[in-house]
Amino acid sequence: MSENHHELLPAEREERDHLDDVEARLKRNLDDTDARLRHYAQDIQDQKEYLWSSRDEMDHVEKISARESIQQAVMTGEATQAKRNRLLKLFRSPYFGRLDFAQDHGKDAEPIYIGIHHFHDDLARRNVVYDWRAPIASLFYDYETGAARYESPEGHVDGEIRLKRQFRIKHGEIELMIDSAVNVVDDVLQEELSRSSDEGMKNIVATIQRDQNAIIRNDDAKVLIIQGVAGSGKTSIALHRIAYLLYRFKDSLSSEDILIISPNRVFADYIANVLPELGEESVNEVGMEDLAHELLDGQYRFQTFFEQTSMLLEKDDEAMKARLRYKASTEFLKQLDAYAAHVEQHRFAAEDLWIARRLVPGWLLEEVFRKHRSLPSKQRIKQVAWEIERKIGNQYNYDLMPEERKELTASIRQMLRESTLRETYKGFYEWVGQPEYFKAAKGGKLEYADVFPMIYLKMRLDGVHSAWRNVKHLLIDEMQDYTPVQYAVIGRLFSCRKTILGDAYQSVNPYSGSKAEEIRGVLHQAAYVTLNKSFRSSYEITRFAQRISPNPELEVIERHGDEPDIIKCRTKRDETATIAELITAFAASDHNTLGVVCKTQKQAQRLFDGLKETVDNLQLLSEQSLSFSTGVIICTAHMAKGLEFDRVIVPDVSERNYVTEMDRNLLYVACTRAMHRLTLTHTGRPASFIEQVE
Ligand SMILES: Nc1ncnc2c1ncn2[C@@H]1O[C@H](COP(=O)(O)OP(=O)(O)OP(=O)(O)O)[C@@H](O)[C@H]1O
Repeated sequence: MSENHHELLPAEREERDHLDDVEARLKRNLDDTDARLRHYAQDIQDQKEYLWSSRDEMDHVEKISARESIQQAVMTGEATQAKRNRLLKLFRSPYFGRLDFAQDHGKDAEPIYIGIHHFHDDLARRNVVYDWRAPIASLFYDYETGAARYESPEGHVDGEIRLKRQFRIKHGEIELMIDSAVNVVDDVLQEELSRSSDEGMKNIVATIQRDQNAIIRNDDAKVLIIQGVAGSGKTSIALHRIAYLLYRFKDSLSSEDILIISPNRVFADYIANVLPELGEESVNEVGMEDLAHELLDGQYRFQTFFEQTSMLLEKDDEAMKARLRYKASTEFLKQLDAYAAHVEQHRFAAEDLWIARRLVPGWLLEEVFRKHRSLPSKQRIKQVAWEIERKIGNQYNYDLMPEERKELTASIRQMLRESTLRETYKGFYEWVGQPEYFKAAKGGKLEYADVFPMIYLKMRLDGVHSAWRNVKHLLIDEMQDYTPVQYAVIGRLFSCRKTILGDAYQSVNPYSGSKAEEIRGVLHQAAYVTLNKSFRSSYEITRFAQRISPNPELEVIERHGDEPDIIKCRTKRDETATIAELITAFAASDHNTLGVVCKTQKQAQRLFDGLKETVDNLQLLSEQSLSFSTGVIICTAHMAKGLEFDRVIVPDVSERNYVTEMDRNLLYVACTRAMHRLTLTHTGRPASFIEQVE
């Protein structure tokens, strides 16, 4: 603002006056809302008192009507209260952008102010602030000054943007105001990105980028797959997309219709405040394991994804890797399909049946049985018995007696070769001639890689129940960590629209995941978009991470900071002491979050034990953790996925600890969690991935 100080002065005055005007309007509307709330409260009280005092004289119908009237008044009161909350929020920061848009050449341009919420001055009957999701607001994200077009419900609207201005307003003050002819957003974006982190993910409405806006507002795609580099805003965009869809389709979509499949509870907590900040309710969230538990009717105990990844990291088990790799292949899904068809073909041994001295031919039983492929076994037997009984009635003009009916059902049941789901699933490995690929995990639990194939088989042969059948929009984060079979289960379970996002470079378990092309092979009609600009980390951190795991597509944002530090320590004890010092330096800084990101849970635990005496308020995240908070957090790279910290320390980056390709991925994930500062520590020789970097 300072460079253009003189030019902007009249504009500043104009904006100051405008802000005063908006605040005065907000105040008047708030006073009016308060008066109405008092009126509703009094009205509810009066109605209640009346109902109580006249209850003896009222008949049943009058009482119902009086209660309904109270209910109605309560609902109106609640809606007014929600409006009051919105007005209060607007007070803090009523808008962040302005554009002057003229629909025709020569015509005057009308200033349009854009904010996180819409503000209609009810008293003056005027739109004062437009919601960022309104059709016209897309101009703000899509264009600089000049010719522009937006899509309104009535069709294209063409015109010209004469002015585009960006603000940061806090508590009634214009802190920042920038006019843009070329690219406004960059300066403000830089400011936003260089700030310290909060307790959770923040909204980015003021600085959404053009390609991000296109993804948020994509109404057409039935399935939208977003492949985005680390820190490109995938998760933020996906949540803003949900807020946008809730606004755009408010008559047919509400927050209860949306489900997020998230990698763990800490992540769910981390993102939980974004939608409420955007004025929407929180949406349902479920983990893959919870979903699996439900689909298996709680009947099987299984290892978790986290445990499976930990096993892989702790011992280099070639046989396990081979099993996982096979079960993550699209070939496996094809074979599973073929096996399901084979089981279906051979599970019913139809034979001629005599019932009440009447013949029911085997071919007829076979035919009726085949017809009801989609029913679960129990219902299927019932249905076949019922149809056969009707056919006997028609053919022989005879109604079965209750005993005969029972006998018929029992005979049909006997023809069905039933075995448990686990046995049927195990049979698959014999059928493909690879019995060694089915192996129980510790304590007789199912190995995680077997859970979804088994559910898939159950779906194909017997059907599943799920509380989530009515979901209208499904969001899946960390898509790279789910296998084609998992997508096949999801595809069958959720026929709704889907937004699926992730990054192939951040797979924490390279033996058990899938790439976007494989997902597209399973979920048809999927649109595919990429986000290649990385926003989270400073230029220096992103360049450093790029040398660990190069991705030629990635674009680095020019926000500069300190070079990452690699500190060599003499002994393990020195290393712990160094980390303690780094934590002390963090505590004295104005940063809010520090992540100490280890490779395995055991290493995280050991470091936590070594530091907890000297460092206050240290938190260790585990698979069971529920929440994310500020301060110092020790966790694994697996748990840190999707999260971000002002500063990150990656301990033990020695050549003994980071060896395999899987380790390389984890190191990449760990380093890309840092926004402003990154430090790596090691004893002995550093890992080759780091040596290349030095
Ligand atoms: N347009 C934007 N304006 C301001 N900040 C942005 C923008 N896009 C992304 N960011 C910031 O970049 C950071 C990374 O965003 P986010 O966590 O959504 O990325 P991601 O692609 O899901 O990352 P990862 O895959 O590495 O977990 C966040 O701090 C987010 O606020």
